[in-house]
Amino acid sequence: MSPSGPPGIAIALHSGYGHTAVIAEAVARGAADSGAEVVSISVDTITDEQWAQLDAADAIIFGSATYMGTASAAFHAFAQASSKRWFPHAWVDKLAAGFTNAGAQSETDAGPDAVHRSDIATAEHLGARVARQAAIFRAGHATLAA
Ligand SMILES: Cc1cc2nc3c(=O)[nH]c(=O)nc-3n(C[C@H](O)[C@H](O)[C@H](O)COP(=O)(O)O)c2cc1C
Repeated sequence: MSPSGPPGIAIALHSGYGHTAVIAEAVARGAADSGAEVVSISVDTITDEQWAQLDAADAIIFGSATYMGTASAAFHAFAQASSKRWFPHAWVDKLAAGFTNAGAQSETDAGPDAVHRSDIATAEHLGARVARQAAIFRAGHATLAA
């Protein structure tokens, strides 16, 4: 990505049963509609190439289903693996945001197509907001570097 190009946003998510994935798709849609280049990465199957996409992103939006009052075990495994980035401060100066989906929001016995429209709209708004802020960040870095 060139400094003057669109902001790059990576969504790093874990969804066991598809509800959080619906929210992630809405976040991606909102960001893309606001001009960002977006990649979505399922952290339970993350590859070296996808780690590199996270390294290159201007912003990372983390998403996990809520399991037992916290992020899922798969998301925690990813978070622990990110210590390789934490030690050398590889992700310093990136924007970050996050979202979850819990039984308090989605009916636990209903499928992903029952995720509430209001939650989908909120997720689209989150993606759009991060995209706008990432564009501002990017322009600021380019100005300071000039
Ligand atoms: C193992 C497990 C633990 C859960 N724990 C919680 C919880 O602590 N609080 C809650 O509100 N919902 C809890 N839920 C419900 C999920 O958060 C909810 O079904 C969510 O939509 C699942 O997202 P997913 O389809 O992306 O996996 C749990 C579900 C599972 C399978």
